[in-house]
Amino acid sequence: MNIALIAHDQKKQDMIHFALAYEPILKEHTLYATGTTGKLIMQNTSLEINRLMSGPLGGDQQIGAMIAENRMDVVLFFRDPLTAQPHEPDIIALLRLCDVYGVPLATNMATAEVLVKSIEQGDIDWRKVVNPNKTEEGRT
Ligand SMILES: O=C(CO)COP(=O)(O)O
Repeated sequence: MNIALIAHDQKKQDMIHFALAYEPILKEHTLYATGTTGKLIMQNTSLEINRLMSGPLGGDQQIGAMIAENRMDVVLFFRDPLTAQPHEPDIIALLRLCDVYGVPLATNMATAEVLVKSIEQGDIDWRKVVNPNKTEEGRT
């Protein structure tokens, strides 16, 4: 599965703890992250992350493009609902594309835990049917 990990600044510590806690599951998958989130996860875990641009500089849009191209299977986005974000339109666009394409999306850690356990159990293996030509690494 291709999994996107994204966290706003006030949620980055939560994301690090989450990545550490679920490292054994996450390491079985191909991970993508916005720039700063990815850097912090790599500094604090042994996970390999494909880092995109920082969220405010286009990283959210890059993940949105992967969703539109059927190259992203799950999005774990720890949002900060209490801080105004300069790139709010990009965030809304990313969330919208998850709904357009029916991509599983968690916007807080509690739901992300449920999704990661679902991934481990194979509950989201239907993504392989949605895009049967896709390898774990991306497109064939
Ligand atoms: O702003 C973000 C998501 O909207 C996250 O971006 P960074 O991981 O680069 O901080």
